[in-house]
Amino acid sequence: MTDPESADVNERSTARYRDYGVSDGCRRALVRWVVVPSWVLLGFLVVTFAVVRATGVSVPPSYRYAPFLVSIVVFGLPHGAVDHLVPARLRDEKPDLVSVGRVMAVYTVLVVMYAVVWFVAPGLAFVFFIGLTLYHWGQGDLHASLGFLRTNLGSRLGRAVTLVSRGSMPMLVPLLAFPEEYRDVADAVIRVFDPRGAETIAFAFEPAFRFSVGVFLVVFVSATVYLSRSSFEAGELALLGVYFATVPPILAVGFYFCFWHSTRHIGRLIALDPVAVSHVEDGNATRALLRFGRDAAPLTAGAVVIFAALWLVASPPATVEGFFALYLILLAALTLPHAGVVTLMDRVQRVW
Ligand SMILES: CC1=C(/C=C/C(C)=C/C=C/C(C)=C/C=C/C=C(C)/C=C/C=C(C)/C=C/C2=C(C)CCCC2(C)C)C(C)(C)CCC1
Ligand SMILES: [Fe+2]
Repeated sequence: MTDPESADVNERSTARYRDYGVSDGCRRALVRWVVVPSWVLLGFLVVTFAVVRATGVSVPPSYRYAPFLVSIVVFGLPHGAVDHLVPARLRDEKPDLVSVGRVMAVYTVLVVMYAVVWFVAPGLAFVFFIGLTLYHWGQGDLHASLGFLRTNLGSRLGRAVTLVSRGSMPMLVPLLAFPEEYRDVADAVIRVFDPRGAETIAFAFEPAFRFSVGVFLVVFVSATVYLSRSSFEAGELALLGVYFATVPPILAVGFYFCFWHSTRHIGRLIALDPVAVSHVEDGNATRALLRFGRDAAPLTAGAVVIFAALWLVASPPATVEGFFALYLILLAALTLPHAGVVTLMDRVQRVW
């Protein structure tokens, strides 16, 4: 005979797997508080910048950095700062010293390893960063598509193609629409370690390479729309495509990072925390968000300390551009282990 308590736990776990870790009660709240606001914000920015372009009004360039600056405390940096609690929560257990210690150790090894690559081969480290971000932001969107919008991406091929298309929007569309700014960012970042800057990856800005990227995007986006047969999927891809082709890239990527990728991921984390889920299901989403903020505060501060240490070691130019370039390098180093934790979530929550 099955003991009723374990039958209940099993039933709950099966429901969580089936729903990609997002219960129906949570899903409705997440669509309302996370998904719809992100559509409104990106739509608003598209219209604003279409008007700005049409009227020739100039926006002072330093504003471009505002969302990245905000991301240090709001959503961006904190979205990864509860990674140490995730593996235990995925097992329906309370995080303890061992589970947290394990994540800390893996994080430290990967961050240090990748930081070394930045010092030794910055051009290569940059290209890897773009590929890694494509994967990680694609996996985040794929989960939101399945878990929040309940799109019906039945096959593994459909999911893989969707991941690539989604991640390509922020990483590749700006290369086609704003090659100069793309080059400037690459240059500032690589220059922290190598005075040749973007020259080391000159191939990426050649017309033939950009043409191939264009073909790649058309093939993957068409395949995603065909395989998903979902108007949500097609609609979000269209919104992202137009957004990254219209809004200046540093601003566009910054807003997307805070108010699209990070907010979706925080929603996914809230759905994984039983206490936060009960707040959401009682209609108190703010309490769930505050609980997340409390969990995320210590290691957000920890990441800021790592940033300060990196500043002392790399000593970039003391300008807004220098600050931004080093912040991107910090994000790159953190993204490697962070994407590993999210890959574990994907596996346990049956995205694959
Ligand atoms: C847990 C832990 C911790 C913490 C952590 C954290 C806090 C995390 C986070 C994480 C994160 C926070 C992540 C992020 C990510 C991000 C990204 C990934 C980004 C990217 C970007 C890009 C890549 C961009 C670029 C560009 C621009 C901007 C413009 C145009 C051009 C281009 C596209 C180039 C510590 C270490 C303390 C300790 C150990 C444990
Ligand atoms: Fe992330």
